[in-house]
Amino acid sequence: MKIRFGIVGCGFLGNIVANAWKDGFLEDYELVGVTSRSQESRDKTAAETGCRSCRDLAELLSLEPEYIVEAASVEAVRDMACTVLEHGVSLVLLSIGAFADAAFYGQVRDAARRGCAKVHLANGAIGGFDVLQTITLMAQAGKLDETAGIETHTGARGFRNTPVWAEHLLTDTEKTTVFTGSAKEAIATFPRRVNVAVATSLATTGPDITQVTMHSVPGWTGDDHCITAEIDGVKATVDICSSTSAIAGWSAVALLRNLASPVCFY
Ligand SMILES: NC(=O)C1=CN([C@@H]2O[C@H](COP(=O)(O)OP(=O)(O)OC[C@H]3O[C@@H](n4cnc5c(N)ncnc54)[C@H](O)[C@@H]3O)[C@@H](O)[C@H]2O)C=CC1
Ligand SMILES: O=C([O-])CC(=O)C(=O)O
Repeated sequence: MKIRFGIVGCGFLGNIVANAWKDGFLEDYELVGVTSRSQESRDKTAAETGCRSCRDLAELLSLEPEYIVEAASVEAVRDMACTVLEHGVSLVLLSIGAFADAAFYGQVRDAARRGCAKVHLANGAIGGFDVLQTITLMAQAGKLDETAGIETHTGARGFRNTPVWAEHLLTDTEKTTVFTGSAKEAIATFPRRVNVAVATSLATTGPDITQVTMHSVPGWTGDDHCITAEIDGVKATVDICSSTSAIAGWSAVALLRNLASPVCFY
């Protein structure tokens, strides 16, 4: 029996997951349906993969998936997470920024317990949650101070349509630091670009404390995310450089493969 799954959000990342299934990288799964805000995008993905194009979440849930992969938006997570989990359907999430809100994070955890379902945070554009969580656990167990943070270098054009945008970022000769603050402050400033910062904070010292630094790099394309977690005697550095966010879509595919595997890395 294949494991039934669906996708919410038929954009760049959702299509990576759908196409990975079509291309045989999710051989233990059956893609039963997809939904997305625009009918055109969901119809296209459904036609390309041969699954159902669902008008809304209720129609997708009626297909009885075991997992739903979210590749839509922070707003979508806020709207649907509790409903999905209470139906006993587990979630694979990419828009992790939704969990900067501690009250909402708590509601989601409660809904997962009630529904006997799980929320799986995909590595997204970063990774190393295993070692980050291990160091945080060691800090708690040993009552040690921990410092954790993420330093991101992004090509200047990546800051267009954000509150820190300025034309000079394109023509600067040096990199410019455009943000420093906590992960919680970061998601308030960049609602669409800091899933990685919130994910880092949830794996370590929490959204209020985990430090976020963002630099704009003129004439460059892509993102470099350098994550560090340190306690007395142990330091981890995880550095991921990618020219597009495709790695985030593939991280959901890798996660699904791990969930179905008899041997799990984490
Ligand atoms: N965790 C991570 O490291 C990363 C997370 N992301 C997040 O993943 C999500 C998807 O990213 P992309 O595929 O690049 O975006 P995209 O804009 O290409 O695709 C998103 C799709 O979801 C649909 N959508 C948005 N809100 C929806 C809702 N409430 N209900 C149903 N459909 C909805 C849109 O119409 C669009 O088709 C975004 O929230 C993005 O911020 C992106 C990159 C890295
Ligand atoms: O793709 C990236 O490098 C980071 C990103 O958009 C996010 O955290 O939402």
